[in-house]
Amino acid sequence: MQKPPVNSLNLDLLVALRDTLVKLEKEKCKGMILTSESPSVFSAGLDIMEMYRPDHNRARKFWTTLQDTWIKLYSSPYPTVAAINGHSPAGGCLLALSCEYRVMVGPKFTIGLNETQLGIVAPFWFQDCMRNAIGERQAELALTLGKMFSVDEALKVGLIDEIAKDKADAISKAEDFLDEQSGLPALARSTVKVAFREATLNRLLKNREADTKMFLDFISMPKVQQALEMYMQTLKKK
Ligand SMILES: CCCCC/C=C\C/C=C\C/C=C/C(=O)SCCNC(=O)CCNC(=O)[C@H](O)C(C)(C)COP(=O)(O)OP(=O)(O)OC[C@H]1O[C@@H](n2cnc3c(N)ncnc32)[C@H](O)[C@@H]1OP(=O)(O)O
Repeated sequence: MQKPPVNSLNLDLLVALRDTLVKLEKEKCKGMILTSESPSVFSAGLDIMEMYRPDHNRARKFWTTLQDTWIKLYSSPYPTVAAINGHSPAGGCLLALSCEYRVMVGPKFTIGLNETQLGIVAPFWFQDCMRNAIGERQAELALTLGKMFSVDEALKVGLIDEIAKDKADAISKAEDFLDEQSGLPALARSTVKVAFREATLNRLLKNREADTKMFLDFISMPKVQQALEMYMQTLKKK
């Protein structure tokens, strides 16, 4: 990802990510490493400006493109690794969680689904991804708190798989993971992957319109708009 300053996921970046994932699948990609050009941020998550005082049609397109991107990434037949070389809150954490393996550069960055702290709610499929990685108990604790994990904490709870000392080390560890996968029969590998992920995928696939409506209704609430405005001001003041 290369959208300075913080790879916030706006409509344009989501379209680019989705189209890339579609292309990779078509071209029978052997493996993908998702990382960031920024030296300190993997992705700041959803672009708050897409949710603040939104145009209804654009907000719908934004949300359905996010759903498309997630579905493509989560169900990709080829192996995927997140080389998390910076902070990774909320939607950034979702992208990392949707890969098969996570290597994160330590020690100073943080990762987690922090939505509760912003006065918004992580959608059920964000929650499912966290639950699938760290289990029901730890996911409930983390999501109710909107907890951002340090790299050490993330490793301990199973949110990431390995710690790297810098980006080059993260890429090298990600390549090791991909090398290990490359010797396997591709169809067997991808069938097992999709079998593990099917229930989570189907939950969104069967409820896409309801999920979109929930998002649009939620961001139309004055209280939510107020919370987003205050949060943007805090970020700008910083
Ligand atoms: C029951 C109903 C359920 C229905 C669900 C409905 C609604 C919920 C929907 C979705 C869930 C939401 C998911 C999200 O992803 S929300 C976004 C969450 N992201 C964050 O909280 C991160 C905020 N950013 C930071 O913490 C920091 O910026 C950083 C990533 C740690 C980087 O810090 P750094 O010091 O390097 O940079 P700055 O803070 O100075 O930021 C630079 C610049 O970028 C702007 N910016 C940062 N993050 C965002 C963002 N997410 N969106 C838009 N803009 C962002 C920041 O304001 C600065 O701008 P400036 O103009 O001042 O340069």
